[in-house]
Amino acid sequence: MTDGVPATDRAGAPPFAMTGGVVRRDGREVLSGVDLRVGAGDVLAILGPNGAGKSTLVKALLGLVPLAAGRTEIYGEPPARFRGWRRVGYVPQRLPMGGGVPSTVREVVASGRIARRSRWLPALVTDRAADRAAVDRALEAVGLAGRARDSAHLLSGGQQQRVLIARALAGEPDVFVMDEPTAGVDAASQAALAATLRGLADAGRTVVLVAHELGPLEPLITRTVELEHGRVARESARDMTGRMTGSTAGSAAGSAA
Ligand SMILES: Nc1ncnc2c1ncn2[C@@H]1O[C@H](COP(=O)(O)OP(=O)(O)OP(=O)(O)O)[C@@H](O)[C@H]1O
Repeated sequence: MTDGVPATDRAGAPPFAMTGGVVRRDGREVLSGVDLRVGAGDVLAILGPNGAGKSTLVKALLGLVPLAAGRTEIYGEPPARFRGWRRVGYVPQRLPMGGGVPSTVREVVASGRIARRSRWLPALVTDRAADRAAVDRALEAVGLAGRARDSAHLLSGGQQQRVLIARALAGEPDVFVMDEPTAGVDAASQAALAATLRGLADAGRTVVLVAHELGPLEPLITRTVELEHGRVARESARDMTGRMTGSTAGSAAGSAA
């Protein structure tokens, strides 16, 4: 293994592939047999009403909640065996409150570099310079370069969301998973997110995001999957003319990639 990327990654395996995914919470099925393949370069929005299972689906894709039945793989490996975490950037719904120690914006964003570190070797001077440059780029990309020394917990909800996005950007992953990046976020932060996503999409990165409404993100989305009561109710993909088409009820969500 080099730099956290295992030699066993299966060439050509998609970022995510779930088959018949079932999740139970408190004895209740909250995901009921979801099939979802996310291809490299997809910018996929997971839509649906409150409680439909959107957050549960992204957490299950990442192995953060276990499947009661079915199977899911990240780049061809079940989450428990997957070792290429530097390839995956996760943006949770909100900044977890730390144990009383306030972190600066820069410290939170710099933590996004940790998965890139070798577990065995101390960071080289060149690595540290690359870390600093990546953190600077990430802060710049979300418009928070001027807030680097501020306490992250004192920022607005929208700015905290941008800090979390910058943390994922700093890790320079291949795939971004964002849980409601636009929820309760001010217009300036939504515009900053749309610009950031445009850059990621243009660079061929894969994005999976949960949203209630797409708003300014809509033109960037290449596929949608809509959940209802833990099942895929509808899905669509952008066709050659740029229109979203192909919504179907109850069928498997496949990627053209
Ligand atoms: N830790 C948990 N324990 C028990 N039930 C849970 C847990 N997490 C989620 N659920 C339940 O699972 C269902 C799906 O929740 P989930 O958060 O995935 O939905 P969602 O579509 O993301 O909703 P929202 O848009 O409100 O965030 C809901 O009924 C929720 O109450």
